[in-house]
Amino acid sequence: MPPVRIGTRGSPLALAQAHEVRGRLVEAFAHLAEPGAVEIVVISTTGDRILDRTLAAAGGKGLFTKEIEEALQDGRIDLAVHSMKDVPTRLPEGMEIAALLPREDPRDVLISRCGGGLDDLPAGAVVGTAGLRRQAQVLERRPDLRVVPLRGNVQTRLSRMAAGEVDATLLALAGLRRLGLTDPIAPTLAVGVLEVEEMLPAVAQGAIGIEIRSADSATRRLVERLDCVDTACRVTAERAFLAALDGSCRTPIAGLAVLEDGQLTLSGKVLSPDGRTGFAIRRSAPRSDAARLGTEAGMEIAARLPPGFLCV
Ligand SMILES: NCc1[nH]cc(CCC(=O)O)c1CC(=O)O
Repeated sequence: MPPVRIGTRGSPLALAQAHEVRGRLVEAFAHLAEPGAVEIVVISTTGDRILDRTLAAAGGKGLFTKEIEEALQDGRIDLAVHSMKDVPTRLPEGMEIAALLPREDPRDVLISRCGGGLDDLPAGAVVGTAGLRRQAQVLERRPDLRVVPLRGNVQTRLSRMAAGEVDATLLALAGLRRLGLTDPIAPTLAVGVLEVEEMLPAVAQGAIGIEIRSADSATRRLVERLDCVDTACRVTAERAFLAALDGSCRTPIAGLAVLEDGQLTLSGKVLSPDGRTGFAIRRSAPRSDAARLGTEAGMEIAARLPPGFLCV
């Protein structure tokens, strides 16, 4: 049998995620435990090469997925592993997300020297983050703080933080966990988990998705076994919310859906980058209505926004 080829970015987090998918495939299908049965193919993306500008300034969505999708299209790989929060809402023709792994904790953490959350930072502290969603919510709660761009992969950001370039930075808890970087990440740094009321996560944060060619039924049969229906339901609602707001523009958008007793509740937020203006929404529906819930919440919030707020 030809090997199953997994395409991924080369960052430590992306590799950890690809290895997790390989591990789950091997667990589900004994024949894939043979040496060489599953290959990991590293693909460099535009997003990996842009380290000096913020992502939004570099042109927004798809920077981490384009080259991987080309490899999938060309048949150089059979499946692509993505952090779903980096995947644009519209996939290329002939591609689909065929499975979502069980979601990690979607919350963000604040890495600082003093510990705790945003309220515990000293007045005027410098927070490093390149993400507009995080910037907007930091400034919404703490207008006295200074937000400066801080890019690079998780380890790079942590070392720049430890070197004293900034007083604090924000990261996804999911990424830290997958890298095994929890608790004492460095002797001088403390990790504070931010509640979603304080920092609403990015749409699909903490979810790993597997993309395949829609026509490739053999790979579909493999990855379907890894699909988590609860994660799929939540991510469907969140991505429908983003799509309804045309998530291709630079406006900070956050969204999180939770499931409780078959009821899906979506919280969404749209903010100005300076955090001074914000619009929030919270809607519930039966889990079978995930896509509609997201779309309707997005349209409802869009109708409340001043003209030009979304895409300027
Ligand atoms: N934009 C980079 C990125 N894409 C996914 C994650 C974290 C893992 C996840 O959300 O699944 C990160 C790093 C971060 O934001 O801290």
